[in-house]
Amino acid sequence: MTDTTGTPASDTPVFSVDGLWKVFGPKADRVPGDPDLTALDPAELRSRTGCTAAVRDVTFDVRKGEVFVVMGLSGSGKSTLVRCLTRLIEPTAGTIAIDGEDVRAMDRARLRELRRHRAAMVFQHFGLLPHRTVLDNVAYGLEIQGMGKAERRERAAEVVAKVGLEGMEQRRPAQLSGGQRQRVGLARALAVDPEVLLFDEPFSALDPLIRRDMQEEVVRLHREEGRTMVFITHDLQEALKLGDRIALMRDGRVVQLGTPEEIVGSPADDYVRAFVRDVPREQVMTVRTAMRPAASSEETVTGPAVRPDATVSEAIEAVSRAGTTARVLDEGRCLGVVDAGALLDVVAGTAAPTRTADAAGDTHADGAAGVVPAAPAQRREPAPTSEEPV
Ligand SMILES: Nc1ncnc2c1ncn2[C@@H]1O[C@H](COP(=O)(O)OP(=O)(O)OP(=O)(O)O)[C@@H](O)[C@H]1O
Repeated sequence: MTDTTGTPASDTPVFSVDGLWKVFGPKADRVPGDPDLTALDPAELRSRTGCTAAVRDVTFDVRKGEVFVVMGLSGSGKSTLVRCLTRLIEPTAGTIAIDGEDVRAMDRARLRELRRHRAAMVFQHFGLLPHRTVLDNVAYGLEIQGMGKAERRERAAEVVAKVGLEGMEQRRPAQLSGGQRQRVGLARALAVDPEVLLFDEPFSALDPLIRRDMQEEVVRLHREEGRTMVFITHDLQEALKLGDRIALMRDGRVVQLGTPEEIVGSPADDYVRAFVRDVPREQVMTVRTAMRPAASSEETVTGPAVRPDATVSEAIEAVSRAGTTARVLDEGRCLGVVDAGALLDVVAGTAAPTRTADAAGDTHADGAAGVVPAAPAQRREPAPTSEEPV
């Protein structure tokens, strides 16, 4: 995803996590530094020490402006990991920084400030105050911050409208549906204008249609505001839909960290492969995976045009309609072509593993692998067969 200005998310990390451990149980501190104990699998560790390593040696950055999804089955350590970011759970070992500031060194006042202003959490059970109106629930966080009544109500009204609850300001939580309540929880977190929003499985209690609405709401808000988000889910479809990058957890470890396309196209191990096996690859993989250099200058000026980030599914439609190869065009520049065979290889899972990490650079780097300069005539005006890239 990109921020509001349309530029790609910057590389400056909001959160920087290194060698993080959270061990529950007696004498938990001794576990991270003891190679004999860290080598044990979860069941052995539990029987030998009575400890559970909920987060095991996890390292990652959350970049400014991205939606970073933490995904894994129940008990894999997602909630513990995300709660460690603001020390709602105290880590056992490792470092955490927010904008370069050491979170583990923060005193209570600084931590409070972190949770209230900088990294607001949206919970599944959003803890709305039953006797307060929607507006006052949303204004609650601002009240705690000491903002005056008129000002906080004005700010709350803006955010209520932003999450689509206009007209419901005076209702009480009991007069709302589950989805509407979740919107109030979201609005309350947004009202304090945090640098990063942390979502802990916020939609898992909602029915599927409302859940989809809320996912779209998050995508829309992210598109409009470019706010950094960390999103916990155990639902792969949700992770693929929302995540710029996904950290897939198993038994406290991150087994793979990558874009949806990297996770689906190049699973790191058999566990991830099994996890993504039923994902319709053509809806996640982009045409970059199937692209090859043009075989002739003819190929760079004929055939339908597709964007580099078009899905394989979109390209299949274009190629099948035209009956020829399609050109992958980036601002008029032909990066390469895709043909039916390569697209089918992606669907069948017989294509070479994706190299999206490298390929991401292709967009910006002239002369990158597979880049074929567009013919001058094509730069001035589209070839007769071309359409707007799909
Ligand atoms: N306070 C605690 N004391 C002991 N063990 C705990 C505690 N909290 C979590 N655990 C254990 O740590 C592991 C990770 O739990 P966590 O809640 O982080 O997983 P999760 O992936 O968020 O699961 P879910 O999707 O079910 O919420 C589990 O084995 C859990 O039983």
